[in-house]
Amino acid sequence: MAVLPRPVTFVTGNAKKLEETMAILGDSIPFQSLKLDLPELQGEPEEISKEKARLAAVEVNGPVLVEDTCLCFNALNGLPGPYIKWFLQKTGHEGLNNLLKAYDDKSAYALCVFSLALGPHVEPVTFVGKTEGRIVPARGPANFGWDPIFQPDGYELTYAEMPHEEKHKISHRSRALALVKAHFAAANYAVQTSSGSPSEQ
Ligand SMILES: O=P(O)(O)OP(=O)(O)OP(=O)(O)OC[C@H]1O[C@@H](n2cnc3c(O)ncnc32)[C@H](O)[C@@H]1O
Ligand SMILES: [Mg+2]
Repeated sequence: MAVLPRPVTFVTGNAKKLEETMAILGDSIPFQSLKLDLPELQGEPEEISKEKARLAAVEVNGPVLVEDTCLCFNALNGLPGPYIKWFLQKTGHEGLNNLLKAYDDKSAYALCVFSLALGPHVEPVTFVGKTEGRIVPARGPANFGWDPIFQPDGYELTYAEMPHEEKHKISHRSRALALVKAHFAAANYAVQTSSGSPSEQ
């Protein structure tokens, strides 16, 4: 049994990510959250996510969980990938569709990389979830990022058109979180209580 000084702090500036992560995790791991927009490296998804975790662990001075989400177009060799936030902000759903106008291949995948760092000087571990699909003209409510333009393989609906529980059955985020849950179950973490004795989770 490994003892944590306090629950793991999920650090994100994105309220929708937090909402989904809490819905998927339930009370499976000792969890709290902190709203903070961390600076992000450029580079490969796992490195970006790990670096976010290193920064978050220093901020929090304790165990942290972060995630970075990518939307990767196969015709563009994986771009926009980790830069999807800025492409979405600058060009919108239509602009993202237009990026693929020159290509027949509209296939894409959503990638979610969670990183867990148990403290400021502990190397983060990553958990990757991937869902394949394709980019379509926007359908469904525009409540969360690029949900209206991503149609997962095997579905006629975009993420935005699906009930939340349906998205959670197959999403990049829930697949990554299944690995996080399995890690916690195997590690059997316990949180130090104020009395000083660890309470098992
Ligand atoms: O503070 P952090 O956790 O970094 O939050 P963020 O909003 O900056 O998130 P990212 O850096 O991971 O950028 C991912 C972008 O993709 C969007 N996004 C993430 N998960 C999504 C999902 O499941 N469906 C649709 N859009 C999503 C999100 O709103 C961002 O625009
Ligand atoms: Mg971010």
